[in-house]
Amino acid sequence: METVVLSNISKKIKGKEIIKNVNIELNGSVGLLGPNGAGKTTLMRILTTLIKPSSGLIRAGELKWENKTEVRGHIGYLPQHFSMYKNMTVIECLNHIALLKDVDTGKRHNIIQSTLEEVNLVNVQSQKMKQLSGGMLRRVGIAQALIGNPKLLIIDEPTVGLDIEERVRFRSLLRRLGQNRNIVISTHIVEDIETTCDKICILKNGEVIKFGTKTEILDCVKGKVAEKSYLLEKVNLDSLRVISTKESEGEYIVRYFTTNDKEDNIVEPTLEDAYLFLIQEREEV
Ligand SMILES: Nc1ncnc2c1ncn2[C@@H]1O[C@H](COP(=O)(O)OP(=O)(O)OP(=O)(O)O)[C@@H](O)[C@H]1O
Repeated sequence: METVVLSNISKKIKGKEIIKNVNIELNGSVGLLGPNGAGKTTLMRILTTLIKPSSGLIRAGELKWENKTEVRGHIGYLPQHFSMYKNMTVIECLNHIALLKDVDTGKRHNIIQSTLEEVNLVNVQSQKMKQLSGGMLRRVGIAQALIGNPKLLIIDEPTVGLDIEERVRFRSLLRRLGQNRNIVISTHIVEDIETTCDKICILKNGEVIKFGTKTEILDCVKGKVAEKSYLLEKVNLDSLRVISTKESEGEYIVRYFTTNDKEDNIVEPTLEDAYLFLIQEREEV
């Protein structure tokens, strides 16, 4: 799909401005990152045409978001809370979705089998939904979103409810899927998008506070993160803008934001540091 361009998108619900003048371009894999209540789900719902913006336009080449039915034919959506009938088998569920999406009857079998291969679920296709692990269920969610070969895949909170191993596996699936289609992943977990997305959009209180590549986001905090060890009894954290603390062999290792870029203890920042910095900076304004 061509680049999806959001121009001046705002959304008011019950008099409250939930999305404020968002201007972004979605191309490749984009991670939408923000704390709870930032407006991620609302923006995703606008993108899927489930709700209309109060003002602003969305376009992808000739495709206009006012033409809901046409746009929906190009979009695959995995909502945060995906569920299907528990007593249906995986294959029955996907057949049902293919029917709803009007997939040609003659092609249905092949399309479903290649989708199952893509998400690595061929071996469990005859199992009932209630027998699947959380990770497998999310993969069925991806499979249903992929049917119809959408050009834009939208995924809300991809790893919620998954254990660590499932998270890692699911992220590598997302990385693969993002190689040949546009994909938007909304999350409040930095690790979900750190290795899966080309670009990151940080949202807070309905506003985009930063949009760029991982390198561009990291640049905001270069020279501003330091780490130092303190003896446990001597540590006084009040004077520091603490990011995290770790206890190790009678010492406290403190990671903090510094305003002195000549400081000896400067370390390489992580994306998590940059996200925290940008979010907090906004709080202080
Ligand atoms: N239908 C609605 N009526 C009233 N307020 C709403 C409605 N939908 C969203 N909001 C408010 O808009 C803000 C943004 O909500 P949204 O669910 O989009 O955020 P989010 O970033 O997805 O957060 P979370 O991760 O907690 O779902 C919140 O303050 C929420 O309470």
